[in-house]
Amino acid sequence: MQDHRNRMKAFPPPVSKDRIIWEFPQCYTSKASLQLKTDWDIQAKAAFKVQVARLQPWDRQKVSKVVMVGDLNVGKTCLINRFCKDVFERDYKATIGVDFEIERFDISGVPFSLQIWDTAGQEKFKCIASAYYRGAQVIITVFDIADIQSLYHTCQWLEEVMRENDPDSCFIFLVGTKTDLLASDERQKTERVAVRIAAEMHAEFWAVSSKTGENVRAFFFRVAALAFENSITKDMEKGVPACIGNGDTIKSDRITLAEGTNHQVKRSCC
Ligand SMILES: Nc1nc2c(ncn2[C@@H]2O[C@H](COP(=O)(O)OP(=O)(O)OP(=O)(O)O)[C@@H](O)[C@H]2O)c(=O)[nH]1
Repeated sequence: MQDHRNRMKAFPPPVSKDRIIWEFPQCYTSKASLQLKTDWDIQAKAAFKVQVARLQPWDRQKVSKVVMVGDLNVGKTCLINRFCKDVFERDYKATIGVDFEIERFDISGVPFSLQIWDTAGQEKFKCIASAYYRGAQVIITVFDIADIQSLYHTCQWLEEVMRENDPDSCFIFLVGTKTDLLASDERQKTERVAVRIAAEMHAEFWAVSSKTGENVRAFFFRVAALAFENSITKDMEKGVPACIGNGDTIKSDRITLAEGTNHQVKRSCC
């Protein structure tokens, strides 16, 4: 009985059905993609099997840090809320400092989490938000597809996050939100500019709508899959056994959240 209880504590509850990824998620457009392949790497696939066979205890699960940046009002919070909670808030409430969500996945039978950091776009909160840029495995630069200036500003945002990160160990995404606001020809025009900027940034481009939900799930699945595969590949390169991982692990939602509270990140102000 005691053994059973310990085992229940050591392993997380099952991931919800709509967070299970088997097939390798595809890009939005091949014109601005980080990976054009259609399946997982063969070596990574082999490592998945090892992981499944020696399923990690809850205190050793892999987690990747995702940092979302972009101008105020472009829709960062709405994008996270649409994916994590399946809600859409019509009224604008500025993010104060930073906030975060943890989203759990099951990727080819292996548990994996994304720790998604939502940062404030308002200048006055930058001093808080920038303290959380470090250690990102994924950087998502967000713009409002109906506001071309916010697209041009993404380069500056990326530069700021990159000051705290190693360009070789990050995936960069450029995401245009609010596609529901544009007619098809307008959207195509802006997307062409975005594809060009994405190429300059070495980023993968996506266009989404948090209001209608268009591409939101597909986008986050793609983020999770690339981050997960990258973390497995890195472990293999370092010769770390796939079942142990190398530091980017998650202890538990509760502990991580408690650590977050220690940093006083939740809705704090400058
Ligand atoms: N029509 C439409 N409106 C959206 C969409 N996404 C966000 N919005 C609206 O845009 C406004 C800003 O959204 P937020 O998600 O709060 O923006 P933010 O980038 O997090 O803003 P900061 O917290 O200030 O950095 C809100 O009024 C949302 O309702 C979308 O896909 N379509």
